[in-house]
Amino acid sequence: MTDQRTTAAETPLWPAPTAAGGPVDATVTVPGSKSVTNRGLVLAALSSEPGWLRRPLRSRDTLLMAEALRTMGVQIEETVSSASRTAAVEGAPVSGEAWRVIPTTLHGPATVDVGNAGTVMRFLPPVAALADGAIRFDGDPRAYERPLHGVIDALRTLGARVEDAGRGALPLTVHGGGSLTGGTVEIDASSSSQFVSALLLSGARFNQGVEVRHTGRTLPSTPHIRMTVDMLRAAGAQVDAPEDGGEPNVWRVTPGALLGRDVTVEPDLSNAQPFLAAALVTGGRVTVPDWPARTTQPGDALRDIFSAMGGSYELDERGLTFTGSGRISGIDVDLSDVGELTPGIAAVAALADSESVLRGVAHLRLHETDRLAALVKEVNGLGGDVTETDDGLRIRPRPLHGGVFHTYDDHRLATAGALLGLAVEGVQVENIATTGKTLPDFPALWEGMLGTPVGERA
Ligand SMILES: O=C(O)C1=C[C@@H](OP(=O)(O)O)[C@@H](O)[C@H](O)C1
Ligand SMILES: C=C(OP(=O)(O)O)C(=O)O
Repeated sequence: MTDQRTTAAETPLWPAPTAAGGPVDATVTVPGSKSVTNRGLVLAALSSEPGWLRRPLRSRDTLLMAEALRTMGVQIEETVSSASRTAAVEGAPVSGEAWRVIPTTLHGPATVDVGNAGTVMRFLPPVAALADGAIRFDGDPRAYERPLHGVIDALRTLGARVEDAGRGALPLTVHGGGSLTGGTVEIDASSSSQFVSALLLSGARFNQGVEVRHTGRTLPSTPHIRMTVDMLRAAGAQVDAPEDGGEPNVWRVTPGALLGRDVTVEPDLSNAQPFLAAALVTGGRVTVPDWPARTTQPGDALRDIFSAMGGSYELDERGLTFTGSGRISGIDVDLSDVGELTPGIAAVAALADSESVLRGVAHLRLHETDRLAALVKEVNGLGGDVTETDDGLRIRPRPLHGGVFHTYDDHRLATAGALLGLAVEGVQVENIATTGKTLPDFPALWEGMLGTPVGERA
């Protein structure tokens, strides 16, 4: 676990509210999906005509993506409705309701700040290879440690010039020539599905398209690859994928133009997790409106995972309503397809009445932080009994006590800490603002769900 904590003075502690008011009963409107927003931005920037992204997520990861594309020449305009304009005049904060994306001939020189966004650091080097000029990529210290070799090596095979000081990681410079040959490439994407998504997203614009052959033993987050394939097809690309009867572990994108589209972004179902979990933990009820009937988002798996842990759900015109039973059972589950849900599931499992084993998530050691090590340290710091296995966690519930829950600049650690705080008095979450990576409104949404501002709670 890389400890990037800043000093206590810089990272205030957030007293996590307990569910002192009893079971939660709330409707929580969750902002747009990070994964859909950032794919939508990339595809729109590579299209042959302008497009729209409605209800985009506005968070650190997506604003970094938008800014990066702007530095390469893409125009991204915010539109605001007249109702929001009136609110602005009256002093209320305004967020853009839609982004109009106007593509252009991409160009350097430019510098891209990837922050610690996997989607930005992996999806954009192939875009940069299509630009004319040098595009430098830099980011947070942790971003230097996250795997990028799959993208860098692949781009070289496909004809790009990439300078990375031999590290196979950030910082790096892509020297684009305005086009890329493309063709067939073998990669090992066992450390991140985003390597595959990155090459496919830009692949239609390579002269020969792209054929990506994954050679590693395992492949995480396959629904996210499916999301890439579906969004590419919706933008007019011809894509062959394994799940449609193609060769296993091989994807092909035919060269061709992408269409400008009008995309409405689904709510981020992984960010719905803490709210649904609150229903489970307190034996209450939470409704998330606009839950899609069909989706490639991994968060959709929460319906079944949390039901297996003791709740039940209804999906109807109101959205997804999840109801806790007052009892939480442990679970033995393979999370390889839905790895980003692990911290939240681990937090619920620590409050269950039996042991849990979370499997298939070794690659989480290279996420925002080493999530397995961080969860062991922080849950055990509150009196828990969590151990690391080769590919995940074993969680034996024990009575927990209050204390500081460190978050290592990891948004999902922060929401996991908030969840524990619902059931355990005196939990203080360090740097709750780190939720801004994908959910800037988290503290307000959380307090709104509980019905009372924290300061006013008993
Ligand atoms: O493509 C995407 O949008 C994502 C893919 C997954 O990455 P990994 O395959 O690296 O886990 C996921 O964890 C991440 O939050 C988002
Ligand atoms: C792993 C995650 O993000 P990233 O896109 O930075 O990989 C995440 O959001 O849980």
